[in-house]
Amino acid sequence: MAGAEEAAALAVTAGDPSGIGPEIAMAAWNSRAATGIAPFYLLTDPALMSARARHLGVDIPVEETTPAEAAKVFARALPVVPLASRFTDSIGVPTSDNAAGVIEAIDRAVADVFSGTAAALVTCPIAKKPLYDAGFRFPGHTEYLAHLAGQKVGREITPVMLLAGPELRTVPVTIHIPLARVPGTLTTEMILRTARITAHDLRSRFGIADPRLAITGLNPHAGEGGAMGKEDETIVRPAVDQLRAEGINAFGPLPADTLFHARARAGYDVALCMYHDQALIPAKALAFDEAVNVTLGLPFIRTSPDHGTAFDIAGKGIARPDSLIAALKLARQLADTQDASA
Ligand SMILES: NC(=O)c1ccc[n+]([C@@H]2O[C@H](COP(=O)([O-])OP(=O)(O)OC[C@H]3O[C@@H](n4cnc5c(N)ncnc54)[C@H](O)[C@@H]3O)[C@@H](O)[C@H]2O)c1
Ligand SMILES: N[C@H](C(=O)O)[C@H](O)COP(=O)(O)O
Repeated sequence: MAGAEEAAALAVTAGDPSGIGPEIAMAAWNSRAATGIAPFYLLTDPALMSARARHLGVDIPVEETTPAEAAKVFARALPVVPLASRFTDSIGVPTSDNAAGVIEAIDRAVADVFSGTAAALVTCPIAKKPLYDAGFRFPGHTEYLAHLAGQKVGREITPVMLLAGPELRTVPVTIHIPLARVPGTLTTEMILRTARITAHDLRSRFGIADPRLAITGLNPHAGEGGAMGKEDETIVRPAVDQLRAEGINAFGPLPADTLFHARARAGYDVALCMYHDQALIPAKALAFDEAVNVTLGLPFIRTSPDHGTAFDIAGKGIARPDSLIAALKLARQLADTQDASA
């Protein structure tokens, strides 16, 4: 593996410009000596970055560059690859006016990863609602990235959302859907697809030879023998049986309420959960500042901080860059692992 300064930089999208994305990206760059993060470039509007630095009263040099030159620039300035779109600078108040630029950044970053000018993609948070209002039809990054990757490789891609923290990894099987729709959406096939991708990527990307998959039930007490819901036996258990028959070290359905304390966590490498909050609450409760959102199943590496746009604190200079720094480090580590095994 070449030294980090010779490797392609990481492509980072600044996310919703009204949120904390721009300032945590600046803080992450500023931490480079202390944290040892590898070079990255930010896809955004350079004018907005300079204005945000002035607003925050921080001295962050911003330098316009190209993906190929970014790694060299990184030592002296925050490399910014300009978008065609310009942003309205509206701190803390999201606007659909910025939707085109937010999407352009993601599209450009994905193109850079496919062309090899970026080693991996790291996304800062987007707010979904202003994008929906502008006509964006994907629930979030996870689904949109799968769409872009599918277009590129010519087959449908199932994306898997992994929340990876120092003490816990979780995966929601259903992702961005209303809770009321979970029981009707969840299928044995969906659990199987998600589990197979999770097991595969934990082996190939994370180096876990025989990953242990704890599969939660959907209902309280995993259904209490059918008294508190049937899905655990009719949908989840057949998936566990099939996975075991395929040689995947899966077990369950397990009651979710007793799965996340320290002794239970020692028994598995990832918890496959049936819906968004079942997976994301324990992950964020245990490690809000360190956990990273990773999309498995893609033909490239994508990580993201585990938090959102935090409009309530945007522009106040108190947003913590820790989860973004963890996302940058994990993206680099996964990219280096991929290069080493290529
Ligand atoms: N990766 C993503 O794109 C992503 C992830 C999660 C949420 N979101 C979006 O973010 C928006 C806001 O979501 P939310 O309010 O539920 O969650 P949030 O994570 O934005 O904020 C929750 C709380 O945590 C605080 N917080 C968040 N990040 C912080 C940081 N780095 N430092 C200090 N405090 C921090 C906020 O101030 C707020 O009080 C939603 O529109 C949601 O869709 C996007
Ligand atoms: N569900 C994620 C979370 O709450 O952290 C978040 O919305 C990010 O999703 P995307 O990475 O798909 O945008």
